[in-house]
This record gives sequence, C-alpha cells and structure tokens, in this order.
Amino acid sequence: MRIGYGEDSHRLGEGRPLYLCGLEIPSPLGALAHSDGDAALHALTDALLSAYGLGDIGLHFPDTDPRWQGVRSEVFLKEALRQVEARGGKLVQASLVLILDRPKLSPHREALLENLSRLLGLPQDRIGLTFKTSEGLAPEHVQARAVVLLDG
Ligand SMILES: Nc1ccn([C@@H]2O[C@H](COP(=O)(O)O)[C@@H](O)[C@H]2O)c(=O)n1
Ligand SMILES: C[C@@]1(CO)OP(=O)(O)OP(=O)(O)OC[C@H]1O
Repeated sequence: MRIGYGEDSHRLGEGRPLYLCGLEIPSPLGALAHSDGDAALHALTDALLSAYGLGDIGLHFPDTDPRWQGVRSEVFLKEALRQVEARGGKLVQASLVLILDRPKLSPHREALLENLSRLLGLPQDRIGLTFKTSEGLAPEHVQARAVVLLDG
C-alpha cells in the first residue's frame, strides 16, 4: 500500500472561471492560474505523484510552458494516474478537502462527486469530499488538500 498527499491554492480574481473537480462552478470570481486553475485536481495530481516520489505538478507541467496555458486540469490528473499505474499502482481511495469562503459548494456536491468518480475511476463511496470555509483567513483564495491510498 502507498499513500500520497497534495495541496494547492490559487488567488481568486474577476474575469476567470472557477473550475473544481473538473467542473465549472458558477462564481463571480475564478482561479488566477496558468491552466484552468482547478485546485482540486492539482492537489489530487500532486498526491498521486507524491505516492511514488515522482515530484510535483510543476515539475511535470511547468507554468512557463505555453502548452499548459488554459489547459483543463484533468489532463494533469490523467497523466499522474497513468504514471502511477505504469508503476503497478492502483488507486483505491481518495479524500479531498476544498477550502473556499464563497460560493457555497454543497449544492454541487453530487455533481462534483460524480465527476471525481469518473476521473478517478473510483466508486463514490471511496471518495471523501469535504467543503470548508477559511473562516476569513483566505477569503480571496481557493485551496485544496488531497490524500490518496493506493495498492501496489
Ligand atoms: N465553500 C463552502 C464552504 C463550506 N460549505 C459548507 O459549510 C459547512 C461549514 O463550513 P465551515 O468552514 O464554516 O466549517 C461545511 O461543512 C460545508 O458543508 C460549503 O457548502 N461551501
Ligand atoms: C498547473 C500549472 C501548469 O499550468 O500551473 P498553474 O495552472 O498556475 O497551477 P499551479 O497549481 O501553480 O501548478 C503549476 C503548473 O503545473
């Protein structure tokens, strides 16, 4: 068995979409980033890479590379899953905490879980999805924390 941990934060700004777990969430503010800024998928990508000591998302997908400008972050997650599986790893569980003061994410819980299940290839009861506010500590940011458990 292997475990991995990842996290990510992005500042929020106007004129940007808010992508989380591969879905666009209606919001007046979105993530400022080189890619689509999906902090949830970035944290999961780093968690998978960390389980096999493969560095981090920036090592594999530099934010100076024009290829990743505006890219949907499931591209990064799928590559991390491919690299883990190429080493005999099989994802068996994932837990994700999303930290965001606004908007409320609970209304989107079902859709977010369904998309995570599709992207990770896990049943929904193997995916923890928790929403928190920062209690005002980071009102202008979206943050994510991810833990993954793998066989192999
Ligand atoms: N963006 C968010 C943040 C939180 N929630 C829900 O609110 C509950 C309380 O959050 P605290 O950070 O104040 O403990 C949390 O358990 C979530 O159910 C949300 O829906 N969207
Ligand atoms: C994803 C990459 C590449 O576009 O850049 P950003 O979208 O800015 O996001 P970040 O969380 O800083 O991760 C680094 C890079 O891999």
